[in-house]
Amino acid sequence: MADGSWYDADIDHVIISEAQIREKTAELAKQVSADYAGVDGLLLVCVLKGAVMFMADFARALGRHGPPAELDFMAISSYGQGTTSSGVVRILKDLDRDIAGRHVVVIEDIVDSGLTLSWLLRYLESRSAASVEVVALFRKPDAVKVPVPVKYVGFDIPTEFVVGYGLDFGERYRELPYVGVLKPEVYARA
Ligand SMILES: O=P(O)(O)OC[C@H]1O[C@H](OP(=O)(O)OP(=O)(O)O)[C@H](O)[C@@H]1O
Ligand code: HPA
Ligand SMILES: [Mg+2]
Repeated sequence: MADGSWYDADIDHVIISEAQIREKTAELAKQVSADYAGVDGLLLVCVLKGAVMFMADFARALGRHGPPAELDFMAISSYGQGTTSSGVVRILKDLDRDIAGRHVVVIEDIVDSGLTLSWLLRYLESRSAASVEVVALFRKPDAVKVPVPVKYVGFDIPTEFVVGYGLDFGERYRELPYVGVLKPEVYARA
């Protein structure tokens, strides 16, 4: 995977390549487009920060097929600087507008323990959305502590801490175009 980028020295191995992400994103967009054909006012809710890359790519892929969708963003954090979910979810940025009666599709980068999404789904339903479904690009099926309904899943991946494509370790590595596992010495340096 080495392409001469600064981060090559930190990555032990790639889990999902840039091309795989691109192809899967197009596939997921076609599925959502077909399921929401004719829906008015579809709202995509991106869970910052991690899903920022996926939201940007998925929204454009969906745009090729329709229906039109509005974008909103929430920032919630339960990982902070660590590698395991604290389970305590903090709203860092709330939705901009009322979602009562709206059809909402949550755009997530990864479902790990499920704690973040479990909290978010309860929160969105408390805001009286007409429907809430989830698109998650990655899921760690063996790490799930709280089962959450995810209608659209890109990739099931092993229970390893991964970085890239929005996913961070201590706010670093989000800009990587693929998803990989860090070398052990990177954690020792942190
Ligand atoms: O299923 P869980 O165990 O809850 O983990 C999944 C969540 O953790 C990460 O966010 P994080 O809390 O790291 O915030 P960030 O997206 O700003 O990095 C990731 O983006 C998911 O939102
Ligand atoms: N990497 C980065 N952030 C995360 C992960 C991960 O594997 N799981 C939950 N948040
Ligand atoms: Mg994070």
